[in-house]
Amino acid sequence: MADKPIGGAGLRGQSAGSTALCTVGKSGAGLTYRGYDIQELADKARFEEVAHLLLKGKLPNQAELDAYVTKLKGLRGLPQALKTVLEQIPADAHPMDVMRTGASMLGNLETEESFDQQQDVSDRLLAALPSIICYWYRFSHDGVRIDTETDDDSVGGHFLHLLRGAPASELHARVMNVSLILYAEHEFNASTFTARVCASTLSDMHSCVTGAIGSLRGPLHGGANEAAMAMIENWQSADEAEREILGMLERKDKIMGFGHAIYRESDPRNAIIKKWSKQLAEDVGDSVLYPVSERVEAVMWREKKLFCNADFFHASAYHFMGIPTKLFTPIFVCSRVTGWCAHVFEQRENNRIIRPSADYTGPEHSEWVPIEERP
Ligand SMILES: CC(=O)SCCNC(=O)CCNC(=O)[C@H](O)C(C)(C)COP(=O)(O)OP(=O)(O)OC[C@H]1O[C@@H](n2cnc3c(N)ncnc32)[C@H](O)[C@@H]1OP(=O)(O)O
Ligand SMILES: O=C([O-])CC(=O)C(=O)O
Repeated sequence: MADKPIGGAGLRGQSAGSTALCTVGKSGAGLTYRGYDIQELADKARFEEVAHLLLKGKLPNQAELDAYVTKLKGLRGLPQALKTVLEQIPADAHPMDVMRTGASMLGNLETEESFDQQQDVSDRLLAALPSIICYWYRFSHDGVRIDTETDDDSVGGHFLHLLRGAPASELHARVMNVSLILYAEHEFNASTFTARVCASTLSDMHSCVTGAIGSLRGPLHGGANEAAMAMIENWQSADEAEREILGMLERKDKIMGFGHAIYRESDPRNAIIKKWSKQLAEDVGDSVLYPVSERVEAVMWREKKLFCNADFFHASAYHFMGIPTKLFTPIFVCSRVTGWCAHVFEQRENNRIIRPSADYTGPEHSEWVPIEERP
């Protein structure tokens, strides 16, 4: 992996604009948000501070943080028309489709009329997205209409509270906090680039976020955490996992949760979430899933020099917290909405419509044939 030439396909290695939000993989590894190292943010910050950093441009002081948390808490309620729409979506729908519809419907009800509203619209999305997914999930799966206005101080605690109907433990709220920080921002990844392309046409915030959700849904991007879980839960021991992974590599299958478009040696988010996954494994007394995950990591490195990306140990961490697999990627949305919106602000501030060229590979000239003469 380390010597691989970075070719042009998929726009790899080409700059498609500038950003002051994030560096990814500078000198082989590393991730920073506005210059702050991800390890330090994960250790010391609250997700709401990171959201403030990305969306408002700086870390808040205590008074600003308190005001921001209070504001977000006040934006958790959902309009009746949105709840009615969510109630129409069947239980077997993909939750990322629910997120996409939820963001889009909110755009119908609370349309961004002018870019002056972009801060408030972003805060509203950040506060409402956990409510959207949990309202739908609890209604379609448990038949209950939940009150989405909790008093939890954190976005992560709020999400778990709505999902379970009871406040989260300190450990679970802490892990959610770290997870949301790790997923918040990642430069010109596919979903963020989608949001920026949409923003470059001077479209509204809800359209940018709705499009980004669609891009994040795919298994080569955010959907990999669910796909990784679906894979590792099949295996009862580390030895079985090793045998199966070797078979998959032999068949040239993609192993979800491994590799990265930019990082060449490691994804700095992995060590952080892996540590929390280990702690959660001890907390629940797991002796299968964590050893399976560790063995997969070792075999992938030994055989292919492929490393875990942010998604791989998120799978076991979320699982140990009892979160249903199909809600894994929606949690990613609840976090990444901060990065998406911050990128939309940047795009709007210095905009030129994003419109690259293509290398034409079709015929030079095609002779018109009347329809009745066509083969
Ligand atoms: C939060 C996130 O979105 S992180 C990414 C989440 N996605 C996944 O985990 C899906 C699995 N991983 C992948 O599909 C890829 O690694 C991607 C999409 C992340 C990056 O794609 P690319 O930039 O094209 O990967 P890259 O060019 O480094 O691939 C190098 C080689 O390793 C192989 N490879 C890369 N990842 C994997 C993998 N997970 N399993 C098996 N082989 C892999 C590629 O097939 C390629 O082989 P080739 O040269 O013979 O074609
Ligand atoms: O940067 C990427 O291509 C994918 C990724 O890790 C992310 O969006 O967090």
